[in-house]
Amino acid sequence: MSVPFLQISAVSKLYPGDVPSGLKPTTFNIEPGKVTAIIGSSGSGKSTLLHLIFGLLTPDAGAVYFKGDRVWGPEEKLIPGHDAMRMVTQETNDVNLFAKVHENISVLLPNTDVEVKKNRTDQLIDQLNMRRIANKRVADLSGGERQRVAIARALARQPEVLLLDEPFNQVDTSFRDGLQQDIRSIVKNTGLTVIMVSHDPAEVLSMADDLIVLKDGEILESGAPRQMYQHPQNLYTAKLLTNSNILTREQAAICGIQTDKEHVVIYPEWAHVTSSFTRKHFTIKHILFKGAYDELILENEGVELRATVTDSSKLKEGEHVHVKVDRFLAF
Ligand SMILES: Nc1ncnc2c1ncn2[C@@H]1O[C@H](COP(=O)(O)OP(=O)(O)OP(=O)(O)O)[C@@H](O)[C@H]1O
Repeated sequence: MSVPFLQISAVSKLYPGDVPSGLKPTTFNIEPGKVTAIIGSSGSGKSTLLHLIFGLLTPDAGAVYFKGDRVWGPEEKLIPGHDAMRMVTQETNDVNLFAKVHENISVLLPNTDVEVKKNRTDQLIDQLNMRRIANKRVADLSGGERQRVAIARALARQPEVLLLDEPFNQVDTSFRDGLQQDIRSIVKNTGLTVIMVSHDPAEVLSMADDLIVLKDGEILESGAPRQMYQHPQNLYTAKLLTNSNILTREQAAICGIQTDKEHVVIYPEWAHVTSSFTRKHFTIKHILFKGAYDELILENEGVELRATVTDSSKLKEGEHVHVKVDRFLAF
């Protein structure tokens, strides 16, 4: 049997307190050359898990194995963190502010051959789309540009695993998209393994090959993003992955949905405004322009429902409309 690339084997780390927190015994494997995203609400144990994988924390029990060898904790290693891994967080600040971008990268490369060093620096600058800023001092860069430098520096050390802990938090949306695409390209072209922690659903859905949902220090479910988005097994996952409508059974009945389950989840794109008179009657409370689409806040007997439409030009706030729900999930 082949040895797993990265094996998390019954690893736990609990912090004492009125309610113990941290990570309960957790087991899973990470495949090489993929982006694995860990998502969960605040305090669910995402950072604890990432730090355990990297060897920045010693587990209470269990162990992490990288290609079959145990990852040592901080007490067992002079410089904490596994040598084949690198971590970038939103606070990563080990850059030299007064050196230029290309100097920040080349200083980390082996001094053996000047030509090789230059080519590798150029390659990292291109991979992270930094040609325009290569000759600027880091002190003069924006937050998002500095994050690119931090990632390039992490990659300069040729890690097999790149760990990203909410690295795009301070980066504005347009910059984020570009950086996410660049990281996906690097994964595809180099076989790098990325493990990222995030609580931004759009980010994990677009970046991850595998998604792990953490709740209260335990894995609740895992799988491919598309499958998990369409068929979440838990209310918690459905809430995490999109800004869904969560209705009680009674509220769902007002929308014409009968179920014996406690909660009904309706994604905004599953609710359609229609002219059919056989459907339920709602009032448009607000029309919110979101750019590529509009979001309607609809109301009926005190029940609010969010629906998306691509063209709201024929709709008015205060107008009565009918709503057809294509699909719902019941938990
Ligand atoms: N050093 C510590 N001492 C005590 N409790 C801790 C410590 N580190 C983390 N915790 C607790 O463990 C739980 C998990 O924390 P962790 O930082 O792993 O969560 P997270 O999912 O990354 O949260 P966030 O999204 O807010 O960063 C939290 O309840 C946190 O308060």
